[in-house]
Amino acid sequence: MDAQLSIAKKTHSEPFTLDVSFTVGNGEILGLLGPSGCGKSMTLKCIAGIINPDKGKVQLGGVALFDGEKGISLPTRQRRVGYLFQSYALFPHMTVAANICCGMTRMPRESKEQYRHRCREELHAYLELLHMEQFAQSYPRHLSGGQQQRVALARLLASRPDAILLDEPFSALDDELKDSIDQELKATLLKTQCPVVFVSHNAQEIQRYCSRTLHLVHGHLRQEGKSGCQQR
Ligand SMILES: Nc1ncnc2c1ncn2[C@@H]1O[C@H](COP(=O)(O)OP(=O)(O)OP(=O)(O)O)[C@@H](O)[C@H]1O
Repeated sequence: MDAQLSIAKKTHSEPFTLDVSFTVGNGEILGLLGPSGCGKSMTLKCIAGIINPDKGKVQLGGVALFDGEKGISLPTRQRRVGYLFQSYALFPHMTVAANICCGMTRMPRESKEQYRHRCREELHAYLELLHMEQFAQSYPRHLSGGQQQRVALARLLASRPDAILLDEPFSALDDELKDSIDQELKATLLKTQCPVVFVSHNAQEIQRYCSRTLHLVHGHLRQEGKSGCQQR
Protein backbone atom coordinates (compact mmCIF):
# COMPACT_ATOMS: atom_id res chain seq x y z
CA MET A 1 0.00 0.00 0.00
CA ASP A 2 1.30 3.46 -0.91
CA ALA A 3 0.04 6.61 0.76
CA GLN A 4 1.00 10.19 -0.06
CA LEU A 5 -1.23 12.55 1.88
CA SER A 6 -1.31 16.28 2.14
CA ILE A 7 -3.99 18.08 4.08
CA ALA A 8 -4.53 21.42 5.78
CA LYS A 9 -7.24 21.83 8.40
CA LYS A 10 -8.38 24.85 10.31
CA THR A 11 -8.65 24.05 14.02
CA HIS A 12 -9.95 26.26 16.83
CA SER A 13 -6.44 27.30 17.83
CA GLU A 14 -4.02 27.11 14.90
CA PRO A 15 -4.07 25.56 11.41
CA PHE A 16 -2.94 21.94 11.25
CA THR A 17 -1.09 20.58 8.22
CA LEU A 18 -0.45 16.92 7.52
CA ASP A 19 2.19 15.92 5.00
CA VAL A 20 3.13 12.24 4.95
CA SER A 21 4.30 9.69 2.43
CA PHE A 22 4.94 6.02 3.08
CA THR A 23 4.67 2.50 1.72
CA VAL A 24 3.61 -0.61 3.66
CA GLY A 25 4.31 -4.03 2.19
CA ASN A 26 1.96 -7.00 2.19
CA GLY A 27 2.46 -8.87 5.46
CA GLU A 28 4.25 -5.89 7.00
CA ILE A 29 3.17 -4.20 10.23
CA LEU A 30 4.22 -0.57 10.06
CA GLY A 31 4.20 1.49 13.27
CA LEU A 32 3.04 5.10 13.28
CA LEU A 33 4.23 6.65 16.50
CA GLY A 34 3.65 10.13 17.82
CA PRO A 35 2.15 12.24 20.58
CA SER A 36 -1.50 13.19 20.89
CA GLY A 37 -2.65 15.55 18.14
CA CYS A 38 0.24 14.85 15.70
CA GLY A 39 -2.07 13.52 12.97
CA LYS A 40 -2.04 9.74 13.42
CA SER A 41 -5.82 9.28 13.27
CA MET A 42 -6.11 11.77 10.43
CA THR A 43 -3.63 9.69 8.41
CA LEU A 44 -5.71 6.54 8.93
CA LYS A 45 -8.96 8.36 8.16
CA CYS A 46 -7.52 9.53 4.82
CA ILE A 47 -6.59 5.95 3.90
CA ALA A 48 -9.98 4.61 4.98
CA GLY A 49 -11.82 7.35 3.05
CA ILE A 50 -13.43 9.00 6.06
CA ILE A 51 -11.74 12.29 5.22
CA ASN A 52 -10.29 13.32 1.88
CA PRO A 53 -6.77 14.75 1.69
CA ASP A 54 -6.37 18.01 -0.23
CA LYS A 55 -3.71 16.38 -2.41
CA GLY A 56 -2.04 13.03 -2.83
CA LYS A 57 -2.65 9.37 -3.62
CA VAL A 58 -3.57 6.19 -1.81
CA GLN A 59 -2.91 2.94 -3.72
CA LEU A 60 -3.78 -0.53 -2.46
CA GLY A 61 -2.88 -3.64 -4.46
CA GLY A 62 -2.59 -1.61 -7.66
CA VAL A 63 -6.00 0.05 -7.16
CA ALA A 64 -6.24 3.82 -6.64
CA LEU A 65 -8.37 4.41 -3.55
CA PHE A 66 -7.67 8.12 -3.78
CA ASP A 67 -5.98 10.22 -6.43
CA GLY A 68 -6.34 13.98 -6.05
CA GLU A 69 -5.08 14.74 -9.56
CA LYS A 70 -7.39 12.26 -11.28
CA GLY A 71 -10.35 13.10 -9.06
CA ILE A 72 -10.61 9.53 -7.72
CA SER A 73 -11.96 8.91 -4.23
CA LEU A 74 -13.54 5.50 -3.67
CA PRO A 75 -16.27 5.43 -1.03
CA THR A 76 -15.19 3.91 2.30
CA ARG A 77 -17.23 0.72 1.80
CA GLN A 78 -15.50 -0.02 -1.52
CA ARG A 79 -11.97 0.33 -0.15
CA ARG A 80 -11.86 -3.03 1.67
CA VAL A 81 -9.82 -1.40 4.40
CA GLY A 82 -10.38 -2.68 7.95
CA TYR A 83 -10.21 0.24 10.36
CA LEU A 84 -10.24 -0.26 14.11
CA PHE A 85 -11.60 3.04 15.43
CA GLN A 86 -10.75 4.41 18.85
CA SER A 87 -14.51 4.36 19.53
CA TYR A 88 -14.97 0.67 18.43
CA ALA A 89 -18.27 1.38 16.57
CA LEU A 90 -20.03 -1.89 17.53
CA PHE A 91 -23.68 -2.50 16.67
CA PRO A 92 -25.44 -2.04 20.04
CA HIS A 93 -28.48 -4.22 19.22
CA MET A 94 -26.34 -7.24 18.22
CA THR A 95 -24.61 -9.76 20.45
CA VAL A 96 -20.84 -10.13 20.41
CA ALA A 97 -21.15 -13.19 18.15
CA ALA A 98 -23.44 -11.35 15.72
CA ASN A 99 -21.15 -8.31 15.67
CA ILE A 100 -18.23 -10.52 14.69
CA CYS A 101 -20.13 -12.67 12.18
CA CYS A 102 -21.67 -9.70 10.37
CA GLY A 103 -18.17 -8.86 9.16
CA MET A 104 -17.72 -12.28 7.50
CA THR A 105 -18.84 -11.17 4.07
CA ARG A 106 -15.83 -12.66 2.28
CA MET A 107 -16.24 -16.20 3.52
CA PRO A 108 -16.46 -18.73 0.67
CA ARG A 109 -20.06 -19.91 0.23
CA GLU A 110 -19.79 -23.50 -1.06
CA SER A 111 -23.08 -24.48 0.57
CA LYS A 112 -25.23 -22.92 3.28
CA GLU A 113 -24.27 -25.64 5.76
CA GLN A 114 -20.53 -25.36 5.06
CA TYR A 115 -20.73 -21.59 5.22
CA ARG A 116 -22.38 -21.72 8.65
CA HIS A 117 -19.83 -24.26 9.82
CA ARG A 118 -16.90 -22.07 8.71
CA CYS A 119 -18.47 -18.97 10.30
CA ARG A 120 -18.86 -20.84 13.61
CA GLU A 121 -15.26 -22.08 13.42
CA GLU A 122 -13.85 -18.63 12.69
CA LEU A 123 -16.02 -17.03 15.35
CA HIS A 124 -14.71 -19.51 17.90
CA ALA A 125 -11.10 -18.94 16.79
CA TYR A 126 -11.36 -15.15 17.16
CA LEU A 127 -13.17 -15.36 20.50
CA GLU A 128 -10.44 -17.68 21.74
CA LEU A 129 -7.63 -15.52 20.32
CA LEU A 130 -8.97 -12.48 22.14
CA HIS A 131 -10.04 -14.31 25.34
CA MET A 132 -13.73 -13.50 24.82
CA GLU A 133 -15.34 -16.98 24.67
CA GLN A 134 -17.67 -16.39 27.61
CA PHE A 135 -19.07 -13.17 26.11
CA ALA A 136 -20.36 -14.53 22.78
CA GLN A 137 -24.01 -13.91 23.68
CA SER A 138 -23.46 -10.61 25.54
CA TYR A 139 -24.45 -7.21 24.16
CA PRO A 140 -21.88 -4.40 23.80
CA ARG A 141 -23.56 -2.32 26.55
CA HIS A 142 -22.74 -5.07 29.07
CA LEU A 143 -19.04 -5.11 28.16
CA SER A 144 -16.14 -3.08 29.49
CA GLY A 145 -14.18 -0.77 27.16
CA GLY A 146 -11.41 -3.35 26.79
CA GLN A 147 -13.88 -6.12 25.96
CA GLN A 148 -15.60 -3.94 23.34
CA GLN A 149 -12.20 -3.14 21.86
CA ARG A 150 -11.47 -6.85 21.46
CA VAL A 151 -14.85 -7.49 19.78
CA ALA A 152 -14.13 -4.67 17.32
CA LEU A 153 -10.74 -6.23 16.57
CA ALA A 154 -12.30 -9.67 16.03
CA ARG A 155 -14.91 -8.18 13.69
CA LEU A 156 -12.21 -6.43 11.71
CA LEU A 157 -10.16 -9.64 11.31
CA ALA A 158 -13.28 -11.64 10.41
CA SER A 159 -14.03 -9.27 7.55
CA ARG A 160 -10.80 -10.32 5.78
CA PRO A 161 -9.87 -6.82 4.63
CA ASP A 162 -7.15 -6.02 2.08
CA ALA A 163 -5.45 -3.59 4.49
CA ILE A 164 -5.68 -3.18 8.27
CA LEU A 165 -5.53 0.11 10.17
CA LEU A 166 -5.32 -0.14 13.95
CA ASP A 167 -5.81 3.09 15.91
CA GLU A 168 -4.50 2.59 19.46
CA PRO A 169 -5.82 -1.00 19.44
CA PHE A 170 -4.89 -1.71 23.06
CA SER A 171 -5.69 1.61 24.70
CA ALA A 172 -8.38 0.00 26.87
CA LEU A 173 -6.55 -3.24 27.76
CA ASP A 174 -4.52 -3.89 30.90
CA ASP A 175 -0.90 -5.00 30.63
CA GLU A 176 -1.58 -8.60 31.62
CA LEU A 177 -4.17 -9.03 28.88
CA LYS A 178 -1.96 -7.31 26.31
CA ASP A 179 0.88 -9.70 27.16
CA SER A 180 -1.34 -12.75 26.89
CA ILE A 181 -2.69 -11.94 23.42
CA ASP A 182 0.44 -10.34 21.98
CA GLN A 183 2.19 -13.20 20.21
CA GLU A 184 -0.87 -14.87 18.74
CA LEU A 185 -2.41 -11.62 17.59
CA LYS A 186 0.81 -10.57 15.92
CA ALA A 187 0.99 -13.96 14.18
CA THR A 188 -2.66 -13.58 13.10
CA LEU A 189 -1.99 -10.13 11.67
CA LEU A 190 1.05 -11.38 9.77
CA LYS A 191 -0.89 -14.36 8.46
CA THR A 192 -3.44 -12.07 6.78
CA GLN A 193 -0.62 -10.96 4.42
CA CYS A 194 -2.21 -7.50 4.47
CA PRO A 195 -0.38 -4.23 4.85
CA VAL A 196 -1.03 -3.23 8.49
CA VAL A 197 -0.63 0.27 9.97
CA PHE A 198 -0.42 0.22 13.75
CA VAL A 199 -0.94 3.61 15.40
CA SER A 200 0.10 4.25 18.97
CA HIS A 201 1.70 6.82 21.23
CA ASN A 202 3.32 3.90 23.11
CA ALA A 203 6.81 3.11 21.75
CA GLN A 204 7.04 -0.28 23.51
CA GLU A 205 3.78 -1.44 22.01
CA ILE A 206 4.98 -0.43 18.54
CA GLN A 207 8.30 -2.21 19.10
CA ARG A 208 6.54 -5.46 19.98
CA TYR A 209 4.41 -5.49 16.85
CA CYS A 210 6.20 -3.56 14.12
CA SER A 211 9.30 -4.14 12.03
CA ARG A 212 9.47 -0.49 10.96
CA THR A 213 8.40 2.71 12.68
CA LEU A 214 7.49 6.13 11.33
CA HIS A 215 7.65 9.00 13.79
CA LEU A 216 5.01 11.64 13.26
CA VAL A 217 5.56 15.11 14.73
CA HIS A 218 3.05 17.93 14.09
CA GLY A 219 1.80 16.24 10.94
CA HIS A 220 5.24 15.53 9.45
CA LEU A 221 7.37 12.39 9.40
CA ARG A 222 10.55 12.90 11.38
CA GLN A 223 12.62 9.82 10.69
CA GLU A 224 12.31 6.20 9.78
CA GLY A 225 14.14 3.50 11.67
CA LYS A 226 14.21 -0.13 12.59
CA SER A 227 12.33 -0.69 15.82
CA GLY A 228 14.70 -3.43 16.83
CA CYS A 229 12.38 -6.42 16.78
CA GLN A 230 12.18 -9.18 14.24
CA GLN A 231 8.92 -9.35 12.36
CA ARG A 232 8.93 -13.05 11.78
N1 LIG B 1 -12.05 17.03 11.20
C1 LIG B 1 -11.11 17.87 11.67
N2 LIG B 1 -11.15 19.19 11.39
C2 LIG B 1 -10.22 20.02 11.84
N3 LIG B 1 -9.17 19.64 12.57
C3 LIG B 1 -9.07 18.36 12.89
C4 LIG B 1 -10.03 17.39 12.47
N4 LIG B 1 -9.67 16.16 12.95
C5 LIG B 1 -8.54 16.38 13.65
N5 LIG B 1 -8.18 17.67 13.62
C6 LIG B 1 -6.99 18.25 14.23
O1 LIG B 1 -5.89 17.66 13.57
C7 LIG B 1 -4.83 17.39 14.48
C8 LIG B 1 -4.48 15.90 14.42
O2 LIG B 1 -5.55 15.13 14.95
P1 LIG B 1 -5.50 13.54 15.05
O3 LIG B 1 -6.84 13.10 15.55
O4 LIG B 1 -5.03 12.98 13.78
O5 LIG B 1 -4.38 13.34 16.17
P2 LIG B 1 -3.76 11.97 16.79
O6 LIG B 1 -2.31 12.02 16.52
O7 LIG B 1 -4.53 10.80 16.29
O8 LIG B 1 -4.03 12.20 18.34
P3 LIG B 1 -4.61 11.21 19.48
O9 LIG B 1 -3.51 10.25 19.80
O10 LIG B 1 -4.93 12.13 20.61
O11 LIG B 1 -5.84 10.54 18.92
C9 LIG B 1 -5.31 17.86 15.84
O12 LIG B 1 -4.76 19.13 16.06
C10 LIG B 1 -6.81 17.94 15.70
O13 LIG B 1 -7.34 18.94 16.52
